[in-house]
Amino acid sequence: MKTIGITGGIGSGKSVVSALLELYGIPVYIADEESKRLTQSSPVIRKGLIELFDESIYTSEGLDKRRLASLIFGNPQMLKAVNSLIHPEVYKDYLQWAESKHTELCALESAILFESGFNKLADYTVMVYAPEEIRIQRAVNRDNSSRTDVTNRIKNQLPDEIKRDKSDFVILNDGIQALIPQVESLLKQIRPTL
Ligand SMILES: CC(C)(COP(=O)(O)OP(=O)(O)OC[C@H]1O[C@@H](n2cnc3c(N)ncnc32)[C@H](O)[C@@H]1O)[C@@H](O)C(=O)NCCC(=O)NCCS
Ligand SMILES: Nc1ncnc2c1ncn2[C@@H]1O[C@H](COP(=O)(O)OP(=O)(O)OP(=O)(O)O)[C@@H](O)[C@H]1O
Repeated sequence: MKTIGITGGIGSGKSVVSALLELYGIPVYIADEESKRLTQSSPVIRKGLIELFDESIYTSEGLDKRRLASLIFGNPQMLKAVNSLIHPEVYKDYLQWAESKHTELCALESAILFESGFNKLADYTVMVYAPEEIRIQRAVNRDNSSRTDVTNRIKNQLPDEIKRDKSDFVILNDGIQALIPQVESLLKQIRPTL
């Protein structure tokens, strides 16, 4: 079984590319979503977050995501501590998930594929790229969040040039280039090597 690692900064269009891969029959593990599930279900993460902060980081509705975001995205040390708690659990969870799929090819989507070390799980890495200003606008519109919230997250992600250098493939999602031919071309290049 081979894994395609999909990355790209906030608002680049990873979810759109992942949805296309799913249409081609490739199961995709969305790290953002699965990490949210794990913050609810994993006793290791729950205990660790309560130790790092306090009991009120969990409310009756689950993890207080807004508060956690405000505590970590302007504080590199705290972000590192939270990442070190959550990412190993996501890593293990991905391996279990991939094994359960019984498929020759699957994918792992994460904005922080390289930052987190999840790229070690990937046989091929793909960066979804869009210019930063477009990404900011997309994320602001999608999440109804402020420009400052979005740029604070960008500051905690590897610069695009570095992601591009580290990636095997780049998909351009600037709203002009069509995505489907790029995804088809990617799969044509990957599948013969399986
Ligand atoms: C702080 C949390 C609760 C905020 O939740 P929220 O619903 O606002 O954001 P969500 O998780 O959907 O992430 C949206 C985007 O923010 C950026 N982002 C999220 N976590 C990180 C991080 N640790 N470092 C840099 N950027 C990040 C990514 O671009 C991501 O796609 C959540 O982001 C979180 O738990 N982050 C730490 C764990 C993590 O690294 N998750 C992402 C991959 S496993
Ligand atoms: N080519 C495009 N044209 C117009 N809108 C787009 C395009 N690609 C993505 N979008 C929109 O931009 C927003 C961000 O895209 P998407 O959610 O796929 O980004 P993402 O990389 O998964 O972001 P995040 O890291 O925050 O999860 C979404 O609302 C999406 O519908």
